[in-house]
Amino acid sequence: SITGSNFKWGGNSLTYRIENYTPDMARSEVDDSIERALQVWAKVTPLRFTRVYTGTADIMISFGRQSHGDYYPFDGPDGTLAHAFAPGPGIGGDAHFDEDETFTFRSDEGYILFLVAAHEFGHSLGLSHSNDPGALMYPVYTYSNPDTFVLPRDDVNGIQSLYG
Ligand SMILES: O=C1CC=C(NS(=O)(=O)c2ccc(-c3ccccc3)cc2)CC1=O
Ligand SMILES: [Ca+2]
Ligand SMILES: [Zn+2]
Ligand SMILES: [Zn+2]
Repeated sequence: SITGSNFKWGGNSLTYRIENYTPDMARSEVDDSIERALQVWAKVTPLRFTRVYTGTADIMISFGRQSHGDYYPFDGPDGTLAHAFAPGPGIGGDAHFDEDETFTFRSDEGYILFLVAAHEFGHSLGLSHSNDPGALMYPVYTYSNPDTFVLPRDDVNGIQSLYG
């Protein structure tokens, strides 16, 4: 993750906004992937996420390629898939996805947006990487079926140590 100012959000009610969409998937699939990725964390904490469609949300979600408005330009296909900023004002909490990747809803062609987003939102909420290879917050993308995804114990412990 990209370190921000504070290590967790002050309140439990957070807003998010999907600023733009990837052409790789249907809009409804992007919306569903993002919502389910946030619910992964909401299910094991008092955190609640409300979607907004205009203005500034705590978690601003966007797709961009190469240089996209912060000091961390993306790198074309593969390499870095996405990044997110730790809790805080402004860019804090925001999650950016590399448009030069192929994101998918559930096929094994490309990266499952739900999984990448769930990982990035872990950072948006203040988690850093885990060294448990089975953890969602392990820094290596590993495919798992989004329909049967269960948040690993290591990640539950991590998020509940911040917001339990
Ligand atoms: O903190 C960082 C810095 C490096 C990153 N590398 S990445 O973009 O290639 C990446 C690697 C793994 C994931 C991931 C890990 C577990 C489940 C799903 C995605 C997401 C993005 C992404 C990231 O979040
Ligand atoms: Ca990339
Ligand atoms: Zn990460
Ligand atoms: Zn960025």
